[in-house]
Amino acid sequence: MEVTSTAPVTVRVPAKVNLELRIGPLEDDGYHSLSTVFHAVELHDHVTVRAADEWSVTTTGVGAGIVPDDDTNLAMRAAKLIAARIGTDERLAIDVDKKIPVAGGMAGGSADAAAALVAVDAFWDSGFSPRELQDMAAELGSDVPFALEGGTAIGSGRGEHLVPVLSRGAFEWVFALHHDGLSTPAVYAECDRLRGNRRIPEPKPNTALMAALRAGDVDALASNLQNDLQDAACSLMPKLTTTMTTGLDNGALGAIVSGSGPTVAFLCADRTSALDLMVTLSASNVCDEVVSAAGPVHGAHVVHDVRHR
Ligand SMILES: C[C@@](CO)(OP(=O)(O)O)[C@H](O)COP(=O)(O)OP(=O)(O)OC[C@H]1O[C@@H](n2ccc(N)nc2=O)[C@H](O)[C@@H]1O
Ligand SMILES: Nc1ncnc2c1ncn2[C@@H]1O[C@H](COP(=O)(O)OP(=O)(O)O)[C@@H](O)[C@H]1O
Repeated sequence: MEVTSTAPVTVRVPAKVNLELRIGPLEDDGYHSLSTVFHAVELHDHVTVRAADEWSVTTTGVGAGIVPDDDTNLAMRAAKLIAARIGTDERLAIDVDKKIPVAGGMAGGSADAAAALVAVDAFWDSGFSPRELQDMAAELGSDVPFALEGGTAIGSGRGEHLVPVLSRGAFEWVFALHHDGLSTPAVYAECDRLRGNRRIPEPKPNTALMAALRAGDVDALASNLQNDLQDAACSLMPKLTTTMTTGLDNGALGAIVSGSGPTVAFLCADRTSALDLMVTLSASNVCDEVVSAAGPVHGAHVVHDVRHR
């Protein structure tokens, strides 16, 4: 197919935190079924695509040094998936500007894949429907469909089957980042090890959490945050327990390890207490970096003015 090349396209895409992450038993295919509540927060990567003689992917920003620059980069995989679907041999240069911590449990790689799908679709005006983009996203990884959607959503299966959650208002978060990342497979394996022979029920969403989101009740949300991978992440990186305790002792209403970690997410009563907590955590040396971000926010979308990001 002939494609029409246009000016570069930039897409903004959010990080996620799992407000709830319930992990089922290990299955025969080596994966776990899960029930999760994804929540998109205003910590964004930007992915730009432009016409080029050769395929390339270049990453700048936080953790750029450990992001692959070959076909294993999820943004590259997404772009080449669209190229294959429309049957073009045109090539693209992909620039990824990262604010989402790499290997931080905030699905930065998946976010870049979602952003690349949206950017390449717009760049080549390929006209895929939202459903077709969602199907391609699910092919690329279980967290990729949510990065396309954003907002707050229940994820089932491995997280790729999404149902939006009714949620009122905005929530203020502080994220404590640790630069030594945790590997997702290692955390799942540690979860299995800690569970031993215990019988694990099929995971399902917690209705109290849904009610808290529907009501915009930050205290109820804080007391219903739940992550079945948290003990495993803390077992592999014991300093996460200290980070969580420090945040809870200094005004956070709730604390949770984000996904497979090692980022720790703190839920705060309002913007002022989030800023106070940021200052305290920054001075405390329990983590490498502290950022604040509200949620929920939109999923991957084209930005027309990239100067004010
Ligand atoms: C934990 C979560 C929570 O949203 O995200 P992160 O916090 O890492 O971003 C996800 O389940 C991350 O899912 P995904 O991004 O698909 O994981 P992958 O890197 O593909 O999986 C790496 C390995 O982790 C284990 N794995 C992953 C997902 C799953 N549902 N069960 C598993 O057992 C498997 O051993 C798999 O080979
Ligand atoms: N565009 C990308 N950005 C970040 N990591 C990527 C990307 N593409 C591939 N990866 C690989 O995926 C791994 C997991 O990264 P990431 O998605 O940031 O973390 P997590 O799975 O903890 O949410 C990284 O260690 C990196 O090797």
